[in-house]
Amino acid sequence: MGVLNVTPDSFSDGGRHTDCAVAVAHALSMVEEGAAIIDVGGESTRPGATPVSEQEELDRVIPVIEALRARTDAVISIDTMKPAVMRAACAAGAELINDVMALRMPGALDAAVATGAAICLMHMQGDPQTMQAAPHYDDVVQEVSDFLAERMACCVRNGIAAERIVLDPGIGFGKSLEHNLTLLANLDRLAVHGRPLLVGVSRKSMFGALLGRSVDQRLPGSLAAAAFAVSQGAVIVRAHDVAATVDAVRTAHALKMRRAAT
Ligand SMILES: Nc1nc2[nH]c(SCCc3ccc(S(N)(=O)=O)cc3)nc2c(=O)[nH]1
Repeated sequence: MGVLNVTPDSFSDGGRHTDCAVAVAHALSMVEEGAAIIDVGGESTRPGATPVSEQEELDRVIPVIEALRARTDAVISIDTMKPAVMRAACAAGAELINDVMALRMPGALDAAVATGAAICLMHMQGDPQTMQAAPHYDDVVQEVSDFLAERMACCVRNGIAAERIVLDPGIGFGKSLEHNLTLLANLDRLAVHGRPLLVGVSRKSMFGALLGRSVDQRLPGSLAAAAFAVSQGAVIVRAHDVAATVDAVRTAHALKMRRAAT
């Protein structure tokens, strides 16, 4: 899953048309590098990020999804918490809703049901403004697992077939370094839900804390974590550096395939 941030701070001149063309070109290069999914996001959900209005988010992502849909068969996912953005993005060609709030916003569940899209349910403790203040768990793996099970049961109760659902522990979303490492080390315990697992570790602060690396020096750590996650059962890896990550996860997968059935 290649990351496509369509937020002004991630582009040069902040002009709409330029942004769209630049975004589409970047997405196509990630597809060339081996990305099967392009994750389009118009609102940053990093810690402390400023919320974006519904209209602004729509203005950012819809033109990009429309243009991208016309140029590639790759799966387009929409990284949003907002029901209206989910509906419009799927109408424009997105086939996966990647909701860091796991459809808890008012109207999000109905929107997801209506679109018929696949859904990634991700765990977050708190919200982007508060989540890193003082994350606390008694048993992070169990609590994340129980949350994902509950959100999935809610989706199934509302008519979303389990086969449409992907689960994600939400690395960095209300977690300390210890919490992130424990979740990655025990990813296999989330496999009990019988659904594909998605992890996003790319360039996250856990590599700053663990390795003392600045954000532009976190590729080796990100690749190691991505490969380890695949060895533990992750099926989708969300990444900025697609070519390198594709090689890392393909290697991990080849090795995993040669382990005795366990
Ligand atoms: N399904 C899914 N979608 C995602 N979208 C994002 S955006 C990353 C936001 C962010 C940046 C940095 C940190 S930190 N404090 O750990 O460095 C946390 C969150 N991530 C994910 C992820 O993982 N899954």
